[in-house]
Amino acid sequence: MKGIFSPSDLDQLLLQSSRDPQGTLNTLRGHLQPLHSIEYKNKINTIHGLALANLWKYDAAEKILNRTAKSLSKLGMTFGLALVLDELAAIYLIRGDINQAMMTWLNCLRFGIQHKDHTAIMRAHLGIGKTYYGIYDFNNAKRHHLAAIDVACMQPENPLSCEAYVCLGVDLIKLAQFESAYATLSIAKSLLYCTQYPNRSGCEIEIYFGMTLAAQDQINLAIDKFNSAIELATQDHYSWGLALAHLEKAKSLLTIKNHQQAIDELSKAEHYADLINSSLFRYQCYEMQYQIFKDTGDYELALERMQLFTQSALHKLDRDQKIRPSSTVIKLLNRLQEQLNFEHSKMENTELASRLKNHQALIRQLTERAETDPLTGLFNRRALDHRLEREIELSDIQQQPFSLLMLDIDHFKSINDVHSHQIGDKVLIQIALIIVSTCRQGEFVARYGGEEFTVLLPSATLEAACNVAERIRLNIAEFDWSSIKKGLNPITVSIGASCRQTAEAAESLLSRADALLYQAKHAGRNRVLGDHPQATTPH
Ligand SMILES: Nc1nc2c(ncn2[C@@H]2O[C@H](COP(=O)(O)OP(=O)(O)OP(=O)(O)O)[C@@H](O)[C@H]2O)c(=O)[nH]1
Repeated sequence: MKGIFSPSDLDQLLLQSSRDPQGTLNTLRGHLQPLHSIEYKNKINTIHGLALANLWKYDAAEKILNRTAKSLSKLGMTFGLALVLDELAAIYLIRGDINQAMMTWLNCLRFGIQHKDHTAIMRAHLGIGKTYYGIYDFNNAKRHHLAAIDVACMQPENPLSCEAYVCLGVDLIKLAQFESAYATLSIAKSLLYCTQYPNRSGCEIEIYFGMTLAAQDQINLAIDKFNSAIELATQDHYSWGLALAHLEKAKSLLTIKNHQQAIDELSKAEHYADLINSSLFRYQCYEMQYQIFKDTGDYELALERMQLFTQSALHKLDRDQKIRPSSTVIKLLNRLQEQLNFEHSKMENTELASRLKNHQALIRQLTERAETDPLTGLFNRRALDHRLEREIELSDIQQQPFSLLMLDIDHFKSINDVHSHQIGDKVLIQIALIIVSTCRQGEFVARYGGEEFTVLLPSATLEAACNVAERIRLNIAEFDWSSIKKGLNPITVSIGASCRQTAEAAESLLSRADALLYQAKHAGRNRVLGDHPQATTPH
């Protein structure tokens, strides 16, 4: 390409900027002057900024992209603004500046809504979802990735459609909804033909398939997937994909105690993590290497890795503590979301869109079914296990107390025996309603199984937990149960309340609450028992 670039040269260079950023910079060199029009200059700057970002030269990329974004908005030029904002936000996210990333993607969303630019809306939702993912809020990540899929349904050929399904698949893996994750990733795979980077996206899909399989103990199948991901990533010199594929393969090898091969995979992962300067990948490598060397008795190496791990763990903790979206960002997000819903309702629905919508409805159904107890509509045990792990992580990060309640209906068997199983079911539904209406927002209610329920109380001390439990106990005891069926006697519950001790694991917290519940039953039922003398008795 010589002289002034034609519009098609520019399009080609734009594509090249991620595939071959150094080549793009070489082509641009010497062509930056003389510049013909502001529009031309902005296009060149966009390509330049993207190529720099793809070479991990974030400071230089930020400078040039920021200047371009300002110029494009000032001149009212819409070409490429969403692309520029998207890349800028991604840079902020990589640096761990959550609020700046969120704000930039919100600008992209606002721009998309204003100009009815579906691609910009998709980019923004994908980015906001990734930001939530980065702060371990997988439910909100899922919400935004589903919103991106809503738009993808209007534009199935859009290269971002495949990415939207991949992102949702990853959220579902984190939410332990493996069946839905698999279905979502299969859709992503069928959309590979429309991506700009089929090898890269294909590599990511294989890795996530592998992770889904590994989580379900299908280790050999998982390793096959990681191998094919490595093959695809190698063809495309995709360092990020190589780092992740080697790391996940090492995890699988470790579960089948193949230490030597796991070590080999980890050194490859570390190599690629260094190439892309990813501290998060390195952190995981050090942690696993330390474990392996310790287990195989290589204490000197274990100590060395332990030191590296500790340094990066402190770095990660520091980052994790800083990452909370501000309330202004959340408010803005909600306002734009409302506007967007309104715009969506006006969009026309094509035949293809409705076909894809069916896929989406299927995923929603699978997702909800996997998380919900069909009788009471509460979260089920699976959702509880996952949420509990997350709340415990958060309570560590935020250094806040965390409590939970285990609740069991007293003499429930006799309700079934005397009044029928159907009445028993109605009682379960009513109890669920009472618990939910007694709890506040942010508290999490699940059916643990049978006639047992669990309530998670983030930030609650034992005293606060016992107060919530007491309110639930009273509301149930005072409910007019004859309104469910004439002759039904008052129903009571017993509750065990436990507050998490330092570094206590989920199972231990649950089993302490369960033991207290058992004691409450033995002490005569219809009472709350906490793990120190805070018990209450019926009045
Ligand atoms: N109707 C109905 N009953 C259920 C359901 N799940 C479990 N159950 C019944 O719940 C009863 C539990 O009884 P038990 O574990 O003996 O305990 P209990 O009668 O509640 O007595 P205590 O717990 O000792 O106060 C059993 O009869 C189960 O069949 C359900 O979904 N619907």
